[in-house]
Amino acid sequence: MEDKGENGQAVKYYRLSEIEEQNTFKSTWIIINFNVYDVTKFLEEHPGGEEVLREQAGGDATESFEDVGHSSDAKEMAANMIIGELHPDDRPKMAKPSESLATTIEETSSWWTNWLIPGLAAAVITVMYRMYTSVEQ
Ligand code: HEM
Repeated sequence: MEDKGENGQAVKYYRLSEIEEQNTFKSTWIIINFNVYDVTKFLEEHPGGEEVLREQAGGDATESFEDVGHSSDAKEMAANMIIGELHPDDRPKMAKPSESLATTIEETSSWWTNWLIPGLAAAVITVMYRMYTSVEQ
């Protein structure tokens, strides 16, 4: 599917299933930040070795790429290998583990506050009610 990107240029979108097939010696694609890179010709030149790229072939390498702390030179080289972008419908499938962890924490804390605040309010009301009623007696 072709579409107009943010800068008005034609963008080629690839479905995740198509990208996943490109994990062979003949053709190696990886995804970094929703961009699709054809690293087939780069495998042998990669200073970090071809093995690490092969491990990520056909999948999302964003975290590994960023963990290494690649130089700006490396990022420029990478930019030349972009062949398209991940189809927007497939992007939610690329949610990073850290993001799903964040949602879990958020859900847990909202569960907590949902019960804690009414619970505290009820306790305060009970104590105040007892104080008032004991003063009147
Ligand atoms: C198109 C994608 C990539 C390009 C253009 C690229 C390019 C480079 C370059 C130029 C270096 C030398 C150091 C630097 O300038 O930062 C490097 C190092 C390295 N890369 Fe990549 N890289 C890519 C993807 C990846 C991925 C996906 C991984 C991990 C799975 C990876 C792992 C490494 C490692 C471990 C080193 C360090 C080697 C060392 O310091 O001995 N690279 N890469």
